Amino acid sequence: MSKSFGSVPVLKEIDLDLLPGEVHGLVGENGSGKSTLVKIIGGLHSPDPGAHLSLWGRELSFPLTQPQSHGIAIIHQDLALEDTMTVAENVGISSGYGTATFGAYRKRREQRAAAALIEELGLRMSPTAIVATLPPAERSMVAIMRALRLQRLSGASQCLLILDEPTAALTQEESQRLLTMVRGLAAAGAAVLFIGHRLHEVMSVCDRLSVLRSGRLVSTLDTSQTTDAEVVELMLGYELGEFYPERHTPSTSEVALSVRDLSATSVSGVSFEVHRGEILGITGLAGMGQDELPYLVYGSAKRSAGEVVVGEREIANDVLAAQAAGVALVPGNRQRDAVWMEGSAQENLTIPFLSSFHSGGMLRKRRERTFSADQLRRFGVRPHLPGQEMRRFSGGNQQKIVLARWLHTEPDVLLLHEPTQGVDAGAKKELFHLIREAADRGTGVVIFSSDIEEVVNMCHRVIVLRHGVVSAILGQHQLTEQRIISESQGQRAADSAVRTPGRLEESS
Ligand SMILES: Nc1ncnc2c1ncn2[C@@H]1O[C@H](COP(=O)(O)OP(=O)(O)OP(=O)(O)O)[C@@H](O)[C@H]1O
Repeated sequence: MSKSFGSVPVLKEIDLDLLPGEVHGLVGENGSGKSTLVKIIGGLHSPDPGAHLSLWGRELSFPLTQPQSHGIAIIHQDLALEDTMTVAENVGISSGYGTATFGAYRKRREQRAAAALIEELGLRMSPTAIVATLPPAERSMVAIMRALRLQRLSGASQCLLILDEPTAALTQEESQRLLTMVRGLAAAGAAVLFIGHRLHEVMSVCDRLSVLRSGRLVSTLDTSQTTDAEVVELMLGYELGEFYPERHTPSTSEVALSVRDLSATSVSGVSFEVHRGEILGITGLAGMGQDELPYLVYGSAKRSAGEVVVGEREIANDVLAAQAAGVALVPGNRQRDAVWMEGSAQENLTIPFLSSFHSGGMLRKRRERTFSADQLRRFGVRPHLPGQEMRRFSGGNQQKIVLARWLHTEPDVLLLHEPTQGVDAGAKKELFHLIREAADRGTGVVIFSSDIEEVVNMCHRVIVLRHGVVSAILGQHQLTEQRIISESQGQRAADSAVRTPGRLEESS
């Protein structure tokens, strides 16, 4: 299978076999063509002439219509759930709720169908829960149930399940649940294609994996016969070397950001300080408050109590006030909160400081273009096309553009919510170095992340949240993945966390 967009080849003569009962990984750098392959199998794109796709021994023709009727169930990167509707309504929606045209919507039957899937997959959720209230992992599960329902209603007896980065937004614990479920579906006979950037997950859940590099399938391997380092080298075409940058001790104890007794529905009495040049990590299990905290600090979510102080100034519960004080936020939900999909990469890059390209009452377009081209090159964005619409970049490259935008503003305080979500290993390394450089220039950086390995290796200190309160503050010498996991689960919280009013000392 090959695919070009215009004259740009994106997939080049891909040969891939999946077996029933197997979980098969598909890995590759951002922009290497993984989602394009999925979209062709899902009927959203047509391949170049000459491609063959055969399923359970039957040759299919392109463009593929109604892939579910062939037993294909796909969960795309964007889950496309209807947040205001219930689990049962979302599960049935793409199948027309199993009714004939103009048939009545049978609420009870839909709820029974969703409840049966929930039970089959060993989940704990109510069919009547509103999707907006669910944590990220359960949202992914709803998307999987919806794809399975659609595939089963079509009458196809066999299932090819394709998951495009299903764990990108999940905590370690949530991912584990989803991976167990994926293995269960394979054990029941499904063929599963699993795309992911978290290599340890891909290696743990997959039997075999295929590596794409610049649109070419360079190798298919047994996961038991290879190592993470070998796979990364196949993906990038070179050895990655030391992944995390060296941690320098901040040269000043000046406080960049001070958060005092911050409360809202999800957090209670949270206090912490970040010094200039310091990288602070904030982590915890799913739903413990670390996903809301960046927005409360930034002022885009409503605080019920507490103070946020930048330098000497208290910042109102207002985004513009935070920005004026030198605070920047890179949000976790890039597509919803950070990207103008119809705008070009250049427009998305320069929008917060467009005025800096004005002189004499005119926008100096050449200057803006040169700047954007430099930034795309520096951040390794591919393709290197400042004028290309944002929606035509792969997910990971969109993330690099968002980071490039805010790092350029050289903020006093940089809040990063899941900064490397969906970013490949090579780009991750580059981003870590850029974050490190920002800290070395004096920015106070806070990384809100569910990726424990990332916070252990990048941060000077890490705060662990439990049920919305600070349960531990760990200094650099205390940072191990095991320690963070046990603090997150509260195994040490009772005896090691020393609380004083509004402040918590480092755990011993
Ligand atoms: N509709 C489109 N028009 C033009 N180019 C596109 C379009 N969709 C994708 N591309 C390009 O095709 C290439 C492959 O993109 P794709 O989304 O398949 O990559 P990916 O491997 O899934 O990346 P990521 O890991 O970042 O999600 C990229 O260079 C992207 O810019």
